[in-house]
Amino acid sequence: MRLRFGTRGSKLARWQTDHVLSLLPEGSGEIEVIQTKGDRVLDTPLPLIGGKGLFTAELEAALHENRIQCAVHSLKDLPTEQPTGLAIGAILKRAPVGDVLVSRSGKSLLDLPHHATIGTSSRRRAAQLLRARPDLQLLDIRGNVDTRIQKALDPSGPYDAILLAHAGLERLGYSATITEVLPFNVLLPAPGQGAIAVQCRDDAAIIAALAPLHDTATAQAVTAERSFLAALGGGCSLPLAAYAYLEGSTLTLTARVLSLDGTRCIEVTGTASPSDAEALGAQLADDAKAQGATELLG
Ligand SMILES: NCc1[nH]cc(CCC(=O)O)c1CC(=O)O
Repeated sequence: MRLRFGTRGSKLARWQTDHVLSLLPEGSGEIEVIQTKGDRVLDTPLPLIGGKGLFTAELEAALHENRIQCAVHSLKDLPTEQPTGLAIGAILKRAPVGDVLVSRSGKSLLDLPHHATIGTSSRRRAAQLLRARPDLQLLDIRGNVDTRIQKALDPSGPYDAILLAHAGLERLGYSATITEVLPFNVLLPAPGQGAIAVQCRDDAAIIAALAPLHDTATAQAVTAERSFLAALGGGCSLPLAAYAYLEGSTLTLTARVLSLDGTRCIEVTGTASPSDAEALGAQLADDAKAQGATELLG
C-alpha cells in the first residue's frame, strides 16, 4: 500500500516524517507539507493563542478528506481525544524524554546568576523552573528550534538561557549546544514528550501497514501519561507534567500539577501492570484532584 504522509513544514516535523518513512519499506510512502495555524502565528505567546490542536487541525482536515492517509506529529502536540474517523496508528520508540537548558554563559541552572532571564513559553517549564529557582525571570520565546537556539546564543539578546525538549535538539543535530540535561526531579517532561506519533485514517489496512513502526513499551508509558492529562482537562498549555516508564513488567508513572509561579506543586506517583496504563493515569489524576489539582489548574 502506498501512503501519503502529511507533515508540518518545520525542520523538526520534516525530520520526524523522513525518519518515519526511513523505517518503512522503500517506496511505501510520499510526503506532503501542510502549514498549520501554529506555524503561521509566530509572535503571540502560545498559551494566549490557545485552543487545542493548534499544530494539528489542518493535517486532520486533510486526513478526513483522504488527501493524506497519515500525519506525523510530536505526540505531545496531539490532543488526548482523537476525532471520529482518525486514530493513532503507531507510536515510535522514544528518544531522550526530558528537557535541557541551553545557556549562553555555559552556566548550569543552579549556577546561573541571581535574577537571570530564561526564555520559555511553556507554563509547565516555567512553573517547575520557578519552583527550583524562584528568583529567575521568565520571558516568552517563540519560533522553531533553530530560531530559539539562535536567540539563546545571541550575546545581545534578552535570554541568559532557554529550555527545550532534549529530543528536538538531538534530532536536529544541536546536542553540542546543550549546557545541562535537567533531571526529572527538577523538570518533569510533558505527557508524550520525545515520542513521535503517526496519526492516520481509522482504517485497518493503514494501521497494519504502520505496525512495524510501533513500540509497545513506549505506547504503554505514554498512554499512562496522556490518561493523567486527559483526566485533568487535556491541552498542552497547562502547568502539568507526567513521565512513565516500563521496567520489567511494572509501569511507573509520576505526575505533577503546579501553580503558575511554582510555589505550589502536587506530585503523585504509582505503579501498575502495563495493561492497566490508562487506569493508572486516571487513578493518579484522582489522587492529584484529592490534593487540590483542579483548583490549581483553575
Ligand atoms: N511544542 C513544540 C515541540 N513539540 C515537540 C517538540 C520536541 C520533540 C518532542 O518532544 O518529541 C517541541 C519543541 C520543544 O518543546 O522544545
